[in-house]
Amino acid sequence: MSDYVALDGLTLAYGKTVAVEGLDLSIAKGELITLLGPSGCGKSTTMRAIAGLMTPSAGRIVIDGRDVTRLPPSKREVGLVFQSYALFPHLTVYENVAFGLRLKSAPDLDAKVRDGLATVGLTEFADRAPRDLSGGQQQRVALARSLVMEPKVLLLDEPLSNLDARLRLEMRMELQRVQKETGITMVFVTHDQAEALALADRIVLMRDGAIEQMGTPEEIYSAPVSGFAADFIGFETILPDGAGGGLAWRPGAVVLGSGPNQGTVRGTAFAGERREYILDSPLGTIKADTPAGAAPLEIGQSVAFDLPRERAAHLARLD
Ligand SMILES: Nc1ncnc2c1ncn2[C@@H]1O[C@H](COP(=O)(O)OP(=O)(O)OP(=O)(O)O)[C@@H](O)[C@H]1O
Repeated sequence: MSDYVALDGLTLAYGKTVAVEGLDLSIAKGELITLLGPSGCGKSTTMRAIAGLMTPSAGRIVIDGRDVTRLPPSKREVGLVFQSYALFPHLTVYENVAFGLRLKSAPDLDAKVRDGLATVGLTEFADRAPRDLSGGQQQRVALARSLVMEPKVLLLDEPLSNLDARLRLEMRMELQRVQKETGITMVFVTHDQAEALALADRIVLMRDGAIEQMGTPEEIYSAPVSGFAADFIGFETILPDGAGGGLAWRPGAVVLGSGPNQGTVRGTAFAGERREYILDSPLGTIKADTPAGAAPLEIGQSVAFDLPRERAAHLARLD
């Protein structure tokens, strides 16, 4: 893989707090990478460093063959879109999108702005004020404003998290379309695994300021390397394999009602198409579900279950 963007041994600290340590990551041109992980794992800090808002205490950042580690944000050709759109309220949509281009005295300004508005489907809204737009439309303006600057890398830090569920899904698809259409290299931060799986060419799963696992959505979804990765991606029953590693099952992979093990129902919840159960068993806590049509189990009821090995993910590490 070519290194269009390379982070080499990047260490990032706030005073004495080391937020990211020795991070190595290389990103290909046109790739959409998601940084995924729980709150505090260092996703935003990594973004700030790529954008130039933070100076690394060690390591370097290369973008398109140029070492940008010591360059100010304005010289990096990096765009940034946050969850808050930060549009100028007194400027029209058109002027918001034109703003950065005017500062640069860019040629062909009008064509670029019109192009940007068309890309995000807002041609008709050019003369509106931001307050007369929905949240999703405002986020599109923020996206267009970054796109027209033709950044080498576009960084998106939880850009959809202020939107309601339906709009979020719509914008997710929109973003994917724009990315494929423009071919812009994107780094997208989220703590939402479904969002990461749906969007990414490659997922970087972070933990405590380091990379836990990197892979395609399919790899991350089906072959987590550790208990942490498995847990984060929806494997809810995780048990030691007796050889230092672990075995992990998604709730749907656990067989309820038959099998060599016995458990007691501790909790149950209706979840639409499925009914979810938590069982106490000599093996540990088991999370299972059944189709909603199956006869419900009562709390306190004893039930047989099976953990089929062929349906387990094999974890190299249990932690
Ligand atoms: N300005 C700051 N000063 C001191 N420590 C900070 C600062 N910003 C972040 N940190 C610490 O750095 C670590 C990484 O934070 P970061 O914001 O990068 O995490 P994150 O993965 O983006 O989390 P979230 O999903 O909550 O935004 C955390 O331990 C956090 O407490």
